[in-house]
Amino acid sequence: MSSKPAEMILNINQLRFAWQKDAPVMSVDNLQVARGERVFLQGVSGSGKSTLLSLIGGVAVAQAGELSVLGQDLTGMSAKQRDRFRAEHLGLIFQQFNLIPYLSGLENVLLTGRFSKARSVTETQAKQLLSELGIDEALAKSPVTALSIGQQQRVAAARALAGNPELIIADEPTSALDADTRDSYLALLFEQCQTHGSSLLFVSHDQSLASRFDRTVKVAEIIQWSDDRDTQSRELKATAEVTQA
Ligand SMILES: Nc1ncnc2c1ncn2[C@@H]1O[C@H](COP(=O)(O)OP(=O)(O)OP(=O)(O)O)[C@@H](O)[C@H]1O
Repeated sequence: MSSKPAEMILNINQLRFAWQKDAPVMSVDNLQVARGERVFLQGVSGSGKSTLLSLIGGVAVAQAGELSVLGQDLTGMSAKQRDRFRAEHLGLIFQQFNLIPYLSGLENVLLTGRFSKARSVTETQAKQLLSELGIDEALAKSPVTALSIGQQQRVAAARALAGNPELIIADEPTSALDADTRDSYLALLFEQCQTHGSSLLFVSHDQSLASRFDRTVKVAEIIQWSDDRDTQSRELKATAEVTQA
């Protein structure tokens, strides 16, 4: 009996990226994530985890190579197209939560639907999601600046999960949580991914979490940084060509 090949949600090939001219060039030759897969991304500080997530989230753009999410190459999209794609298909939980400070947690979650109709949730659904993450109604209605860092982290997770995006990208999302809160947070994240067939790419320094994931990817095995001047000038030439195209 032949089983159906897994559908790839993320596909990276020969990707090259530099933060700026004369900066080291980051290379990722190959990385794939299947639909529904939960991947733990592990690497030392400065190895490029956040840079990689910024590229996958379409916040930064590679100068060469392919980075496809759901079969669509982000490197060929305009900034506007990337913004739209991100709003419709990605759930981002970044270290700096990017919550709107003058809104409540509930309003921050409801905001997801303002950027993508497909991901709009009702107030009841938003409250339910927040409550599953331990944010009760009173907290949900407080301005996010009045919440603790751990509570803001959970509001950011609720916002990322709203409307069931196909790919959830989480950068150190549990760093401010105590062990019990972290466990219920992870349980909810996994449950949401399983129910909706979402894939999860999760960065954490807490290696004890790795065994809960389907697979661990070691950054040192997939990301190379090059300071070499020749390689750099070749890559930056490619950058200029791509930028002018
Ligand atoms: N916005 C930026 N502009 C310029 N350089 C950057 C920027 N963000 C990261 N870098 C550089 O890219 C390299 C990788 O950094 P990155 O933040 O991706 O590593 P990391 O593995 O996520 O680190 P950490 O675990 O400490 O968060 C570093 O040399 C860093 O200085």
